[in-house]
Amino acid sequence: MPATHSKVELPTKSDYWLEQMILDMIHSFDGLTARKVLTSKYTYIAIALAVAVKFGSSYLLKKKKKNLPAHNKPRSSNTSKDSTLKKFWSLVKIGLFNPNGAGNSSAMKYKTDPANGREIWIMVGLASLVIFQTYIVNRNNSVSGDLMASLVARDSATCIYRLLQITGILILQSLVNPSVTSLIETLALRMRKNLTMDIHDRYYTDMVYYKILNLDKRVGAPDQRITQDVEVFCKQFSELFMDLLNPIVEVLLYTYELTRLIGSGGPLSIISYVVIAFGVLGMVTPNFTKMSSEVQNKEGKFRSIHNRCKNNAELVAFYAGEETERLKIEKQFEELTSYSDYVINKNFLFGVVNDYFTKYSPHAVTSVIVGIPVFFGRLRPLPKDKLMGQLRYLISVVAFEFFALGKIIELFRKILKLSGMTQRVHLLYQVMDELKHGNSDNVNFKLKSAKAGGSGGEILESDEIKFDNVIIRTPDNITLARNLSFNVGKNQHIVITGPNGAGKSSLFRILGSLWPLHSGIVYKPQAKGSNAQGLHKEIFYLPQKPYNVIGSLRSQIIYPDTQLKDGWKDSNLKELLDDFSIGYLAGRHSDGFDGKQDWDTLSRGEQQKLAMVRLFYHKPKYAILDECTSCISADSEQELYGRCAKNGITCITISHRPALEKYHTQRLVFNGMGGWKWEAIKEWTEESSSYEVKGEDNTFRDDKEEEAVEATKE
Ligand SMILES: Nc1ncnc2c1ncn2[C@@H]1O[C@H](COP(=O)(O)OP(=O)(O)OP(=O)(O)O)[C@@H](O)[C@H]1O
Repeated sequence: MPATHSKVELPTKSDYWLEQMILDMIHSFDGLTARKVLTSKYTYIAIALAVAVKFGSSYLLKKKKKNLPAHNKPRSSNTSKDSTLKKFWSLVKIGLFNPNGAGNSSAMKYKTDPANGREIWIMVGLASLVIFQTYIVNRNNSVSGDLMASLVARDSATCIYRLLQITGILILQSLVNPSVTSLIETLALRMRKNLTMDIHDRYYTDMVYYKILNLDKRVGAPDQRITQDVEVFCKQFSELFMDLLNPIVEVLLYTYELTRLIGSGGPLSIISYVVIAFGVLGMVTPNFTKMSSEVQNKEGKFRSIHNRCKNNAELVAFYAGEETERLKIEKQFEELTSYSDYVINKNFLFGVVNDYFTKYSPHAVTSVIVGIPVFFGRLRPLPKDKLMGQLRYLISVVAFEFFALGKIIELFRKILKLSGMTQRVHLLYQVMDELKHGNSDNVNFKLKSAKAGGSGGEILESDEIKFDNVIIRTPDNITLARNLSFNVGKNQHIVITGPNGAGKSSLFRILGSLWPLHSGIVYKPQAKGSNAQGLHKEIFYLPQKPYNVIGSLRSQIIYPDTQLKDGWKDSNLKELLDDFSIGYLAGRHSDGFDGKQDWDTLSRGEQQKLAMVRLFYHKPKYAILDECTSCISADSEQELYGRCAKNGITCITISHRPALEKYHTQRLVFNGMGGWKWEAIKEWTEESSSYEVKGEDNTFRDDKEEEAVEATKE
């Protein structure tokens, strides 16, 4: 995968050819070389080339953009009205100051970390080291110049003294450079910790993790943003801090030194050159922000489609669907590579101009800047040995001045790159906040009619589950049921049936507050407080495909709790396992209930029984049994319903199987057209299992149809 832009190559610090040329100039001292440099046709060719490249490349870039397929054109990722700087600052504040006390609620109790809040001190330490580092590098160059002068003068005592000085400086340098690197890495890590913990605090509350994937969909792969983008953002920020400070200190120091050595003309020429180069580069610089963001998006999609195949490997293998999977994966890969091609082309044109201005042209400019004072300025009267020492130092000062100004140019592009990451991480924050406060106006999450909190209806506390005039609507705004009203009293077991996609499971997405309630009132136990969301306490949900957690057998059973309830022991868990004939699971591991394995490898029937054990461990008031007995025998089913009755658990079963009706007293039938009926079960008959709804069916699958019919009625 290519980088989103080529690396800027700056003039190197060891341009020996240049030193050689200067030495030749001094040696001949006839002014010929100087005139050559100043009147060289190559200088004019270079200027002509730069102008041609500038106009040619911008023409080509425009043309290329026009011809680019729609999917390859970078899209704006700036969805918020805030400026990038504001977004950047909001992230940096969290990364550096942890203002929300992120991680306070987490199991790690990050806030108690004694190192917390040290980020500012790391930055202060880094700043001091960078200033010191610049000083010793300059000192090294200066002493090297003196060493050269003493060599030319054949002064052995001074020569040894300078060598000792250089040795001391080098030891200091070898201490300072790794310290700077280590502080940069520490700063990036600490920022990452703060940001990640802060994101976790927001992501894992109010079901934001569910809503971001199912209701909003603007953040394609939130996992990628949390695990990868945050890391890159922090790394880029801490490097940027260094990259910003370092050239500023260097420019100040070397401008001062240059002025001292050859007058203000030296630094002025370099600065003028850099400003012109910066302007020309600005004109041909592609939008790295968008490109970097788009490449990350496409990388994320490519990775997630591979993940999908990995997670469903067994099913794909049963269907021998590898060819189809491969086609889909390669289509995604093709999108990624064709966009990367586009990025490479953009980088090429930029690289040509960039290399000329930052790598090659400075050589000529350096010769001019160093040559003029030798022939016409302050250096002219110096004897050869002194001149040699001064030139050695002067060349390094000019090179470092270029180097520092070049770093400032590069900084501009690094900022653009960082702003791409800022957009990506900030979008995650923005969507999380909007979902938390229910004010997302995203097309996939139409809540404009809903009140704050993501709800247009009300969820109220009651001993019983009751739906009163509720509309069930999907996140795509398809109405699944209208004016739904029924109540499930204690021990009034109900079965819910209807065609596929009719909205049976969606009823419980509303009950568990996974989906917003658009209108009507839902009554349920534990409607308020920390357990209001989800179906895991007084109401417990058992799906057809059980959810297995990573961890021990004990953690499987007690999930979502993390500790055994008071008065419970492993022996009680064993009894429950035995009741469902899976007690052998506890004996499979030498660690017993602490034994860990990949629980997804259990057979589906074993997993369903384990989920039932979980139900009886929690003993809720209501059990939502969503086709959760599809893989177990009729006897086990009987055991389940018998035990529920014995434990006072009221069952709400979603099932297509008539055989289960005998365990229930009421039936709720959806017709898949928005209609429903509520009836008592006496005895199951062909007729009673029909999905037909008697009478006028005036419910509709979407608002448009609904409005159209209401208009017709009027
Ligand atoms: N996150 C979602 N976003 C948009 N639509 C969804 C989402 N989840 C479910 N739906 C849609 O809601 C409709 C009802 O789904 P639901 O799972 O309630 O069906 P069901 O009656 O339980 O079906 P089945 O008997 O097949 O399990 C389906 O058309 C489904 O595509």
